[in-house]
Amino acid sequence: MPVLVTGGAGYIGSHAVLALLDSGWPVVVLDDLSTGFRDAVDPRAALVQGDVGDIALTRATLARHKIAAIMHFAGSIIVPESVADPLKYYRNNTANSRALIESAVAEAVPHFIFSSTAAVYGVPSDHPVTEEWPTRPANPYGTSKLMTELMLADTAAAHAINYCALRYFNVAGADPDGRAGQSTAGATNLIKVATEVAAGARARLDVFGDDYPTPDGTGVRDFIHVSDLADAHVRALELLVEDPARSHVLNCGYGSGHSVRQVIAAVERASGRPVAHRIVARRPGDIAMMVADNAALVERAGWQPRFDSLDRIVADALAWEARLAKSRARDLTSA
Ligand SMILES: NC(=O)c1ccc[n+]([C@@H]2O[C@H](COP(=O)([O-])OP(=O)(O)OC[C@H]3O[C@@H](n4cnc5c(N)ncnc54)[C@H](O)[C@@H]3O)[C@@H](O)[C@H]2O)c1
Ligand SMILES: O=c1ccn([C@@H]2O[C@H](COP(=O)(O)OP(=O)(O)O[C@H]3O[C@H](CO)[C@@H](O)[C@H](O)[C@H]3O)[C@@H](O)[C@H]2O)c(=O)[nH]1
Repeated sequence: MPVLVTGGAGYIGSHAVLALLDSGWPVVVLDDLSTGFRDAVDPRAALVQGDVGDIALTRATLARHKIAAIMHFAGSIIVPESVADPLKYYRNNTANSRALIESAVAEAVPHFIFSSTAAVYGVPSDHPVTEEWPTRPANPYGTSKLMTELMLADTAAAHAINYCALRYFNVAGADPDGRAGQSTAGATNLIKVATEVAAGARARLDVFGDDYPTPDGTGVRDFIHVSDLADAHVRALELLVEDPARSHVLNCGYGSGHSVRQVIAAVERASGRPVAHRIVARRPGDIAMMVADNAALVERAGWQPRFDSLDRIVADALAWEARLAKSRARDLTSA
């Protein structure tokens, strides 16, 4: 039962490829390498370079490899960019997903797993957030993802396909065996930035506001280890195969929050170095807190996280930064 992983050369997709291969699923990756890396794709997987919006290419790929399920990670992911250039997000996230879903239906692919986001909830009025919470995205990125969820729901009602939309909270860390990690240049995510500072790849971390209504005044998020998230995808796939009549929308988080200050302290503990930082103004569009209720993922999919501690996430992220620093040094020597 081969699985097509779109965006499999990216950060989260490359970890899902490892989780699938490790569980015995053959994998074909479809990626245009716009933000991904060829060498992030495990050599056990086939790589097709191209755009998920290219229906001729996706149909041919689905048919040639007899694909039984699609995991759709490909997309654009930068929230402020989505505010400045919303139509890019409605094209690459919404329109290209529509094209991929059309190809899936045309080629009778029975299962579809979609990378959604906690951003579909906008500014929740309480925590933890369950899947029944109203969806009111606060930016075009969140709207572009919610529109894809809605297309999937309508498509599953009309055709022989079921789906699982996984709403990720804050994804961080790296493969515990050092096989993959986040290589994105200029990433803006907190743990990536803080570990880059500890590794000497950035001068300093800006803390966006310390006057939020949270215990220490800084923002609180539910950080999930990328390998636990990858495993949730394998569980979700098994769930879809088990009962093809049923689709699911599942939060992916641990149900506990950590503040920006707690993250800085964890990185300092793990690296043994101070993380240079300064408090600056709040970042426009940020919210005080976002924490998942993950009961549905645990109970329905039988998901059991293995790396649910901030120290573990930070340790694996730091190990990946050390590898990146080594390969930068090698490139400089050979240049
Ligand atoms: N990183 C997070 O914290 C987070 C949180 C919630 C949801 N997500 C979602 O998870 C998914 C993966 O995110 P990531 O952090 O791994 O990002 P990433 O940029 O590392 O990976 C995206 C991958 O998709 C590829 N891609 C982009 N557009 C494409 C297209 N039209 N056709 C083919 N390939 C294309 C890129 O080359 C890249 O390899 C995205 O859909 C994102 O919206 C991420
Ligand atoms: O340099 C930084 C980066 C972040 N933060 C703070 O750290 C927290 C987390 O920020 P970040 O890591 O940028 O994540 P979010 O803004 O919460 O968004 C992430 O999590 C969402 C789901 O909850 C996804 O939809 C987004 O794609 C993903 O970037 C927030 O309080 C930020 O203000 C800083 O103080 N300094």
